[in-house]
Amino acid sequence: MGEALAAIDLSASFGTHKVLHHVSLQMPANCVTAIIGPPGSGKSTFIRCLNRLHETVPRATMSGTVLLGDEDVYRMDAITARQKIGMVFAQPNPFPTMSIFENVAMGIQLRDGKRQTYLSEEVERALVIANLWSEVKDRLKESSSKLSAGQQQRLCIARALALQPAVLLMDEPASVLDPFSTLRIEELIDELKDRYTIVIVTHNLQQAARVADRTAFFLAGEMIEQGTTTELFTTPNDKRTEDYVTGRFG
Ligand SMILES: Nc1ncnc2c1ncn2[C@@H]1O[C@H](COP(=O)(O)OP(=O)(O)OP(=O)(O)O)[C@@H](O)[C@H]1O
Repeated sequence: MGEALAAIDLSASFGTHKVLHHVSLQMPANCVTAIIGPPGSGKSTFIRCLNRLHETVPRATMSGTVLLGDEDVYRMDAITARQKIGMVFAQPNPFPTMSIFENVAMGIQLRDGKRQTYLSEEVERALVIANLWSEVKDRLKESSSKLSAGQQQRLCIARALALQPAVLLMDEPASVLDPFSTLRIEELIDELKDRYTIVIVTHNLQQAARVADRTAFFLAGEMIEQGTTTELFTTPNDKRTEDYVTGRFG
């Protein structure tokens, strides 16, 4: 099951450049929360703070609290935090020299050791949940680079799911995909929320409207407004949100 994620008073900088200012946001369990906003508004930085990827950037700093359920993510071991809060990126990035099977198995092997009797079962399970199993079950030993871009992205989702996360962060997960592959990812997101909490960054407002239960609007490193997706798109409280969702800028 997914767990709720909460950001409390989160600020983040790259060196002296402060890019996120006191953001607080609740991301309820088993909901899809979309983060929208114009380029450079801090959306990616925000989700990279949620799973502690931000701290891997030289000279990057952050302050504030991130809670997964009632656990402080910044008091966990960073590797554990990134297993519990998985992530997929805009550009599908399977390990090109590894097979389809190895891509999904590798995280489990790093965590639990090389030879696990349950490895095949776990790989199958993750590929089934990512809606990829039926397309790859007879070619698990083939290189992941033989898959289409949409399949590669679902492989990356399976790779994250193999570690049984509670949360899946998705940073523009369909931005380089064709419309059909995008639709498959959106359908998958809708299915995944029964098991995981999902946070998706998207610059595509129609996509946020289609997939998200809740939406937060970011501008210049601030979280301007958040609410149910319907509220945010139809009756925004802030003029800047209204201007953005009606396409006046961005
Ligand atoms: N590795 C980095 N080093 C220095 N500055 C960075 C780095 N990554 C992002 N920034 C800066 O932080 C600010 C926020 O960027 P971020 O990528 O979080 O915004 P975004 O809303 O996700 O943008 P986009 O929609 O273009 O991906 C921008 O000013 C960006 O230039």
